[in-house]
Amino acid sequence: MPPSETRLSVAEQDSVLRPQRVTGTDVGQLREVLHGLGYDPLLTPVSGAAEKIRLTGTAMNPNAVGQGDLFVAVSGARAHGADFVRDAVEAGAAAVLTDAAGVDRVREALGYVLPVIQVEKVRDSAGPAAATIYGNTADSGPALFGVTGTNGKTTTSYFLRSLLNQVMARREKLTGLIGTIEIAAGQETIPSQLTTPEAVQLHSLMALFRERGVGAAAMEVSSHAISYHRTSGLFYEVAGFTNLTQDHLDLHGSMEEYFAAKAQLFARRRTRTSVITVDDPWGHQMASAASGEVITLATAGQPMEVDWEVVDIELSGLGHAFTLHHARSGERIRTRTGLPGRFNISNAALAAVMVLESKNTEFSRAEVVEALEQDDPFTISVPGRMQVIGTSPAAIVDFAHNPDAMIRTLEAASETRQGDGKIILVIGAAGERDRSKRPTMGAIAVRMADHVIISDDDPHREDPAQIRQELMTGAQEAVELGELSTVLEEVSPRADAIERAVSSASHEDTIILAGRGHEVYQDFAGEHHPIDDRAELRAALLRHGFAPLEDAGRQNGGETA
Ligand SMILES: CC(=O)N[C@H]1[C@@H](OP(=O)(O)OP(=O)(O)OC[C@H]2O[C@@H](n3ccc(=O)[nH]c3=O)[C@H](O)[C@@H]2O)O[C@H](CO)[C@@H](O)[C@@H]1O[C@H](C)C(=O)N[C@@H](C)C(=O)N[C@H](CCC(=O)O)C(=O)O
Ligand SMILES: Nc1ncnc2c1ncn2[C@@H]1O[C@H](COP(=O)(O)OP(=O)(O)OP(=O)(O)O)[C@@H](O)[C@H]1O
Repeated sequence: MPPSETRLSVAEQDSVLRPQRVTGTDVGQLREVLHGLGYDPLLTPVSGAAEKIRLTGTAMNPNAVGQGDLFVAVSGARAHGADFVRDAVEAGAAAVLTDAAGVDRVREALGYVLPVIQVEKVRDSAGPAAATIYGNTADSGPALFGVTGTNGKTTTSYFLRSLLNQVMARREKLTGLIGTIEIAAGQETIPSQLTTPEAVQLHSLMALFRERGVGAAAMEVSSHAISYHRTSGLFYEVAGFTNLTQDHLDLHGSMEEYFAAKAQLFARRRTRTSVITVDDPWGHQMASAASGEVITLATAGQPMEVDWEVVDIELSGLGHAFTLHHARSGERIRTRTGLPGRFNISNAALAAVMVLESKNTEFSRAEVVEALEQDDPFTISVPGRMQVIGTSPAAIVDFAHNPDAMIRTLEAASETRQGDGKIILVIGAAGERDRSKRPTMGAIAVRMADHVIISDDDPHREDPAQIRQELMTGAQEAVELGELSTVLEEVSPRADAIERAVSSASHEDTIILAGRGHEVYQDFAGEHHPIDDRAELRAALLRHGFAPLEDAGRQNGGETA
């Protein structure tokens, strides 16, 4: 599939993933449920006929509306969904959920032909409304395993799914995945639009998962999703916290606000068991803030009182073997991950403890331990996350695009550095996202790599040269301040930067392409320029007479470790 086809529109996504057997609810019942939950719904027109209208689906995007849907019209930064109500009705919308401003717009466009439920908090009520229509409750299944944190969500959710697959397969049950790269129901997968989809789609996915026999699902929960109420009405069997470091301050304003958004996931009303990695002070704060059952995990070897800790770490191939030690019982479980980087021990340990601590009756704890010790569930390839394309030189594509992830990735490279080998790094920064991290990333790059090539990421509507300049400013200041001998250059477009990195490399060097991971195009002011770092790196290695790993980095086949 060419890169341009790898992203489906919301409408296409929705049609692939719609559940087929939805009992639904009627408008009157929906109003009662929202009333019971304290949303103070106001239904117009007030008539028996309006109350009896059957609702069998939900959509927020008018292009995704199907016959009999509740159209959820939210007020956004760019538009009000109610401005598109005609399109929604043409597509089959049977009623609208919106705010007072939305009601005016609907009435102006269509008069009183359509029942409208007015609430103040539209985004927040969309989840419970969708849950009612799709029949989702805390116990309806599948068992949801949610992961949040600045870094490690995608990797941990792939690890979770791999482990869940191994234990669920014994019961002939399937698993699901919802995250940045893809949405999967058993073998069926489609590319994602968002890390965490809108509530209306999430609830539809839960119904679809049940129809397809999915018993458990791993899911990434972004802080955007929590702030925009996308997870409203969902209940997590287990939720896990990876870490909190600087990112997304454009949305949250401060680290405290960013923390507060994530903390909402670990409240008793949303999550049965919270597993919190307490390697940083934010982790400790999260463990104190969480309600319900709280399990703590330490993965960085620091002495402290926790429920689970990682001990006895050993290099094992490119990855590590390690032991999970349960403090109270003394139990020890030996497992490993084949993915490079100490942070992948943290990700693997979190996934393991989340499944170990689950009360789900679809699998037994003994089966989880057996899988961890014998089935190597964390030696999988996660697209564009520490993905090894070649070994001589070591050639890695990674998604690090914030300061902490860059530090961890470069630490991983220096841990496996061969002899005098250099670390050659290609970085960029996305436009229209947290500008404050750019100089920091530039500074980290020159402090930790030997040769830094500053290039482009997704500029979106920003000037790419200006973004490179902001990275360069941080990098140059750090070079001067630290009197560093790092080779620093700016090369654009990105394909040329990759070529430059490979042409500068010898067999013992390590090349890291950071920031874009699995992405297959760059967004320049809405224009999509196809580029897949994995394919580009593979091609450059071949051009320069190096041997990439068999299959690694082939177009859209880059999923091979
Ligand atoms: C910053 C952010 O998250 N914005 C989200 C927010 O946008 P918004 O409030 O501006 O809404 P809007 O675009 O004005 O649209 C309002 C309503 O009008 C409708 N509309 C709008 C325009 C139009 O032409 N037609 C139309 O029907 C929309 O469907 C919507 O119902 O609400 C929209 C609809 O609910 C989301 O699509 C949109 O996500 C945008 C696409 C986005 O890029 N979000 C990213 C930043 C995001 O959420 N990322 C996180 C991961 C972050 C990370 O960890 O890196 C994620 O979970 O993916
Ligand atoms: N536990 C971790 N701690 C710090 N850095 C990590 C960790 N796990 C992964 N990383 C780094 O962060 C990058 C992104 O990893 P991953 O995609 O798993 O996280 P994410 O939370 O899903 O990120 P995003 O929200 O940006 O999609 C990796 O490519 C790696 O460089």
